[in-house]
Amino acid sequence: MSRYDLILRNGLLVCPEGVKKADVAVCDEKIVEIAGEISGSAQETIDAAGSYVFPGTTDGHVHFNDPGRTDWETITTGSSALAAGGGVAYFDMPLNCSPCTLDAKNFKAKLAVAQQDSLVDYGFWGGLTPKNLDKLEELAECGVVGFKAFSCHSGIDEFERMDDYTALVGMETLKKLGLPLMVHCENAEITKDLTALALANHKTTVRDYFAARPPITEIENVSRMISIAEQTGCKLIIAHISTAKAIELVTQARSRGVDVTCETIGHYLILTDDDVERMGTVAKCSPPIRDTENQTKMWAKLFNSEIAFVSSDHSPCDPKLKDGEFLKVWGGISACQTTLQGLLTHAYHDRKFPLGNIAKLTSQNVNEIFGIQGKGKIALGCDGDFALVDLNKEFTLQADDLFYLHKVSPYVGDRFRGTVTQTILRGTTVFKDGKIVSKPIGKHLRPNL
Ligand SMILES: NC(=O)N[C@H]1NC(=O)NC1=O
Ligand SMILES: [Zn+2]
Ligand SMILES: [Zn+2]
Repeated sequence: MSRYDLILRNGLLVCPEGVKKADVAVCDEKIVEIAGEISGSAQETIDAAGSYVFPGTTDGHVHFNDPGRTDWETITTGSSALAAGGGVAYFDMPLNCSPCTLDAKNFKAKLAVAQQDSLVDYGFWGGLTPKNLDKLEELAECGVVGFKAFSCHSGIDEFERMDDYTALVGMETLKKLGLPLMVHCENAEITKDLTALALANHKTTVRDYFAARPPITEIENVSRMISIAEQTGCKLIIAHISTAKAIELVTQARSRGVDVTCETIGHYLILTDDDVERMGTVAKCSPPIRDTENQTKMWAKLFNSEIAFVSSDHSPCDPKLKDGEFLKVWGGISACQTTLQGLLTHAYHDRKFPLGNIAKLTSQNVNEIFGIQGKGKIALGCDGDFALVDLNKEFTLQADDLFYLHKVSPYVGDRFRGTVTQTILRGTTVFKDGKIVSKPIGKHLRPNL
């Protein structure tokens, strides 16, 4: 009789208290022992000697577009890509699926797809728009991890932008429900009018796009959302923060007691405006990727723990929608397969950013902020979720490596240092040596705040 379901032996475990060489045993999906040497047998033993063992990552921000826009991405392909990058869980946005997740009925339709198709665990965001203020409670009962709103046009007409009245009443309601609001912060009027002016003058290049969404649009709106969060006491998360100045506003507000944090995305740390100019529409997103000077300051803020977590904002589309003038095409970047490996390359190898902090930014912090208990770290009682990493193994990303429905990404052709070799979800290997090796076994994650 085996005592354990799984023992990972001799790995370098990236634990909250630091990196340590130890064995780790899993029983009934949970970590039950961590020790220098675990005696006894298991159904399955993995020799992890030479590998760094990270907690499997949780991507707090993806758009898998299922149901309704499965010609852009699907839960099957998106969750597979995530697993190939060391991911064991994701929180899917209330758009760009169709219908958008704005009430319990549409939540349940998405849940049904995920229960059948998701390779890894999943939580769902509900949406907040002017039209569904009376649906927040039913969405909370469904178990959403929080609510997402856009201050500017969302790119999807059926997901209306949140005006200031909706922000105020919505945050008052969410305070009562005890759930966070994540806001895509760009000033609606400035972005709309600058974009209209650019179009009227036929100014549609990449630089014209940057000029139509300048840093002030984010900075102004972050400051406004902080004011409303301060007034209402609602927990606020700034989505995909892109400017050092806006991060400074978040830090200042936190220090006076406002419940606000921010997320950033790998591409704001890795790519610059010049890269976008070279790469073209594949690297178009909003807010736009900024200059090197801003990026250097953002890294300093990451080192200073001023950013709570790093997600992918995986927002793919039909590639035809990327074909055209820069200002007019779809904004969104496919990236959920490469977040951890990008951070190993650019944070750890290039900048000596500690591995333990990478684990916190991609896993532990996300689960803690959203109240997902027993997930996000290598510790007794937590889910047996692991990403095995060969820290010095390099690779050049090929389009064929991608599990996305559409094999496009701004990172194709880039050199990475740090390779995910195996991903284990609750004790079951879901990805190994370049292949998906499991059927869909994802479970729904609900917050327990
Ligand atoms: N609708 C949608 O996915 N929008 C995302 N794309 C992007 O580049 N920024 C976003 O918020
Ligand atoms: Zn957004
Ligand atoms: Zn997004």
